[in-house]
Amino acid sequence: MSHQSNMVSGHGAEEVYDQKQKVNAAVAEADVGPPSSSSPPAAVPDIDISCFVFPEKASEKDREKVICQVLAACTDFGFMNVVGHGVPQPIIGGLLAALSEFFKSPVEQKDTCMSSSQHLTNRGYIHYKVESVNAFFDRHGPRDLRESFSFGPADHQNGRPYGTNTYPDFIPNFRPCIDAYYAEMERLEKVMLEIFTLALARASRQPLGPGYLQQQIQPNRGLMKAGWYPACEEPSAEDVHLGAHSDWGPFTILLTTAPGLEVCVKSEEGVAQWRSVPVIPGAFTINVADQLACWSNDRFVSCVHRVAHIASNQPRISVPYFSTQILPLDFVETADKKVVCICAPGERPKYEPLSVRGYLKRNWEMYSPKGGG
Ligand SMILES: O=C(O)CCC(=O)C(=O)O
Ligand SMILES: [Fe+2]
Repeated sequence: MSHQSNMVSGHGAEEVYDQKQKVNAAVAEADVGPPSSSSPPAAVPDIDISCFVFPEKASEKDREKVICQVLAACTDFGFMNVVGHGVPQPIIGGLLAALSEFFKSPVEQKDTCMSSSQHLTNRGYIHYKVESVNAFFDRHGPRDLRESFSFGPADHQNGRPYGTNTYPDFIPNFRPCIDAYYAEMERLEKVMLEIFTLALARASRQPLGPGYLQQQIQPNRGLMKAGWYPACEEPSAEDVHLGAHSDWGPFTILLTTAPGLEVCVKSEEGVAQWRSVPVIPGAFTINVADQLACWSNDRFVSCVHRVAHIASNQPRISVPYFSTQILPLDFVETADKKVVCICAPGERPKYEPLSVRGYLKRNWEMYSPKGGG
């Protein structure tokens, strides 16, 4: 087939990457297992990527070590706590302060920033209990117990339009806090794309250049979705704040202020179960998502995760940055790139080549009618 490179054997037996089936199978197994409170936290590795962030100070040996650590995390369950990322603490602090002020504002004020649908994704404010991950996956269970406020890039890039953000006019200095943090996420995203590419090249024994994944995702940009989980002092065992899912992009960079995130991982006996993700001050939790798992021919794991009720008298803020979730508004179908599974020599691709746009569109079409209202 013309879109396939010599990295794949192209026998035509590949399947469509089916997120719903994968997630619901894992959840069915984990939900009958022991509660996460009776298990130790998940073994999420701490990885210092400073040698990629500040390459002038690094040796080849340092870089090799990071590639091996990231590869091990990706092939285990796809989560890592990343430090040495170079995002200045005042930018993180400024973001959290701005978001906190926004979410604590009266609802009539927040309503002025309501979401408007924009090209495969939503920006702006969404009320508490409006979205429903459980409904997306055809499961019973509550709507999402969070409010959210989403942002994309502040500016056009290379003259292309990506839509516009809404910023509240009732909070002074809000916009610079958001835009500065978003710019840092785009910088970190590039660094991680390089590390993931090198890890993938090593695992598949394919000669991918360091810019390989960056080229595949062009010209798409990231979606930053700030979530606000109100304080909840009496959690219920069966409800979760955010239902089990995997993320759609190649990967996600998460900033969070408190525990609650749980991953569905295999125990030593091979049984899926829920485990909490430790919160490391100053670190970002980075996880592999569906597209990277598919492109890696399932070598990398897009781990199912959820947000559990944790008793607390404080609200929880979490800000995922979903790589590659906003497409340019002038995107034309003919420019759609299909990304092939990267296979080791002699290995067969499991999935059909996947385009970023195609995957997002298919998921939205499958889920949207049930998810929103
Ligand atoms: O709030 C969190 O910690 C995670 C949120 C999440 O998984 C998501 O929005 O996809
Ligand atoms: Fe997620």
